[in-house]
Amino acid sequence: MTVKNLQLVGQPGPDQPPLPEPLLRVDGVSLEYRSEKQVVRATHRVSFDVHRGDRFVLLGPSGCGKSTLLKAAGGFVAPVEGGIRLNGAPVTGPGPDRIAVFQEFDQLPPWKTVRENVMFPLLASGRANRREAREAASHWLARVGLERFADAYPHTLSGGMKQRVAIARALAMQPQILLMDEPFAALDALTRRRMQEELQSLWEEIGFTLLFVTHSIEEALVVGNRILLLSPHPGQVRAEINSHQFDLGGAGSAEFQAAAQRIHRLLFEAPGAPQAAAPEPQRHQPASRHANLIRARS
Ligand SMILES: Nc1ncnc2c1ncn2[C@@H]1O[C@H](COP(=O)(O)OP(=O)(O)OP(=O)(O)O)[C@@H](O)[C@H]1O
Repeated sequence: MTVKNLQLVGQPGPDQPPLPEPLLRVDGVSLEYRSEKQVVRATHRVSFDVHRGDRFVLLGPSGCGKSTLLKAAGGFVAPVEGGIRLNGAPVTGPGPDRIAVFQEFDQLPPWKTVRENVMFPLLASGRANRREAREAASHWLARVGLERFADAYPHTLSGGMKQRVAIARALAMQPQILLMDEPFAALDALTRRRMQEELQSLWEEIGFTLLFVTHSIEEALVVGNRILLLSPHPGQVRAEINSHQFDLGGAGSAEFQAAAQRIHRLLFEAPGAPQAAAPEPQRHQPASRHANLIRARS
């Protein structure tokens, strides 16, 4: 396997069936922050599709608008241009079908126990009564290995354990799409790696759809099956690639390192600059609404 396996997302070939409708469609989305004094454009005409079961990663340098895109998918920021659809319906605000896990450890209310933290959104959204929410909390806490800590308070947990609670709380809601904004960035390297493994295992068991933000190329390759590369501020799509062939097991391999270097070039070389000898992925085509994944060669 070579770095050639970093395959682009391109136009469907004549013999390829069209993909099903995406779960999440982000179409030409520009996002801005406006104040009396200034307008900050966070992203410029960004398009991508997330399909059911994808682990879709938004990757780009600090300030390129990754978090703002995630907030827009969550319905917390409205596009000034373009649109976002979930299951074909416009996203006009937050909803229990999109649950987010953030980097910050204080996302868990400290006055609630671990169990109460997991139960809270189920009760608040009316998804479950107390008995059902309690059962769901037990189930999901067991899935993340925290059943023994159900009655503990967040401040007594390590950073990794707090993130596991946040993941259990999110998955308990059975969202259509799980939104994760650098969820492991504040963890030490070993814990971060373990959490990436655990996320991968949960995905294999449950098969949820993930939209994941990171600025770590290695994390993007490990976590994602598809990666959208965004330019520096304001974020524009540089390229979209398949990355399903990589996992933590191969993280030290020459292929992995070569792929990481290639992504680095795609992210940081000015568009149009001469590229190294390896075959080129095509640039992302924002206008393409029926982009298809070209299978990685093995
Ligand atoms: N609340 C805000 N008000 C004004 N500008 C903002 C606000 N939040 C973000 N921005 C600006 O929008 C741009 C995109 O920010 P965003 O946080 O989405 O980037 P990011 O790619 O997630 O960065 P990082 O990796 O550092 O978190 C940046 O220029 C940032 O300064």
